Amino acid sequence: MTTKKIDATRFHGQELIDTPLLNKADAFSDSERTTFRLHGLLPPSVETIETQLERVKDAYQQKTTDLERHIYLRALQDTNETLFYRFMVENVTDLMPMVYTPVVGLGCQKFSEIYRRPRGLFISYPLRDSIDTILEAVSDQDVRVIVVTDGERILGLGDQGTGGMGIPIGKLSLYTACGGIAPEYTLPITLDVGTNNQERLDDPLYIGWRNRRITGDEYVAFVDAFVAAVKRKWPNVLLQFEDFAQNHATMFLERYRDQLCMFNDDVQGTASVVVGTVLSAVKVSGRPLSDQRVVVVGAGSAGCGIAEQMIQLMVEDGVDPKEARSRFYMIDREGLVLDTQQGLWPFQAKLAHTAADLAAWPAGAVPGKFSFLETVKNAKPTILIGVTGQPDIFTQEIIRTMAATVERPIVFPLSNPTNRCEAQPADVLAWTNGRAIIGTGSPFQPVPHDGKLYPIAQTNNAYIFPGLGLGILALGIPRVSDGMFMAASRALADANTGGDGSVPVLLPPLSDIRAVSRAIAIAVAKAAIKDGLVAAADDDTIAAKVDATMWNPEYRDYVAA
Ligand SMILES: O=C([O-])CC(=O)C(=O)O
Ligand SMILES: [Mg+2]
Repeated sequence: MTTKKIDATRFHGQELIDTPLLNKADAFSDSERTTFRLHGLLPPSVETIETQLERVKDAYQQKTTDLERHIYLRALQDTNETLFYRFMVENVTDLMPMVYTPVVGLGCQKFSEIYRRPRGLFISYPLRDSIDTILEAVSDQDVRVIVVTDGERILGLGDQGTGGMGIPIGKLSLYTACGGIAPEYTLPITLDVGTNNQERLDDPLYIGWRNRRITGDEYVAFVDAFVAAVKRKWPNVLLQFEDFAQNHATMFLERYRDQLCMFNDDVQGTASVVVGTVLSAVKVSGRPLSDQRVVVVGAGSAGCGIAEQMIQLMVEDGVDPKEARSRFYMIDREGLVLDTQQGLWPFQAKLAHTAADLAAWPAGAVPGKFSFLETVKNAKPTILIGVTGQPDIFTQEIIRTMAATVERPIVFPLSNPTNRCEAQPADVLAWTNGRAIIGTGSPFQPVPHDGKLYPIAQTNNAYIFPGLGLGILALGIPRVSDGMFMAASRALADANTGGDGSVPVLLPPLSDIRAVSRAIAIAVAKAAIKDGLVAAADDDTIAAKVDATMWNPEYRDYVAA
């Protein structure tokens, strides 16, 4: 039992009740009611958080659709954050899909319709000369983590304009619920640079800036101005980029990673969780990592980020760097990515194959190209990863072809939300007679097959970023290194107990997520020390700092400031 903390607040009366970070509703004590002039504003009974939770549960159970559940939880968050997080932490497995992937996707699509009250900051292009002033609006807040999006590539749902704000809100809810970051440290931001989504532009309820997207130099200058303003205001903040278009994701990562403490979750967080889960899958497969061949479908920043981190892992396992790279086959719209392809981004070119590499392959149906299926036939992958946003492109033919040459095919259809997933886990298990080792990006129910129940690993970056952020905040780590992500992957794999071995279990259960995040935070801190980013500290000191940073959702006593 942690001791109750005492906080000083200068708010009184209705203002205190209307401040979600401080509100306790009818759990304000009798003496607090006197001090803060709350008598009469609340019914006479003084309740505990446990009683309030009962009421919350009852109300939640009345909801009949996922969208209603999402709206209810968002409203609770905007009313009483402590109670919201208590409900989340105690029911994380059930509630995470409503606050986060997949239902948050619908929340973004319907953001303008379900909009109730503001949260975070909206920075729109017409106000580009006032960014410093806009940031001043939250001057009272001790901001330590920002998640920012421009809404252009929301999950696999494309451009949602301002509706993309659902994502920074959802991600930061997980920072708190899963990583124990105090909610007062978190700030969601949407850069509203317009939208090319015609449905949104035509929607009379659309709350965003009704304009097509700003592009090119103007767009980059705007994001530059935003980052510069953030650095001025909060030089030590952790800035997470989320759901930018693929090319922008990588570009901004390279542009800012040495300037401030930032990372791109879709590139680095996704790669890190995939690597961590692949480590567990490889263990189950019985075939060493150094012996695996990998097809990645979706050669954008996420897919290429996954490939690069897996290559690094193979190299750490003793494979020659060139040989490791040759084991990866990237697929995009044109089929296998080849060096002759026009318009490749530099991060794609590094993973492109040459005609010489493939001299032994029979020619494809289209000369000089290899389709996805032809690549699977020739490359004989042992691991297949999808980050395409294209539902069902892992067809029966693809999976059966793969499974014909490998005993335990590792199949990761990662696209979000659920309706964008490259294959249904139940199909993949059926097509491979239960041999496939599966991870998805969205949550799936366990699949019954051959009298057994197969859990489906939710290979989602939610396993990584809360712990990473916790480690960064606890030790004041000033930059995010590749070594920190690799350490997070390994810590995730180490946290997996593997179950009883009867069916593959690749990830620890979500119900353990706070303990997993703590372990990741400690691993990340050690990696940062190794990389020379922060002063050395012994294990006990690191653990103590992490524990001291973890916030628990319980009411604190208030005294007047
Ligand atoms: O939000 C998620 O579930 C994972 C993610 O970053 C994405 O799909 O963009
Ligand atoms: Mg994302």
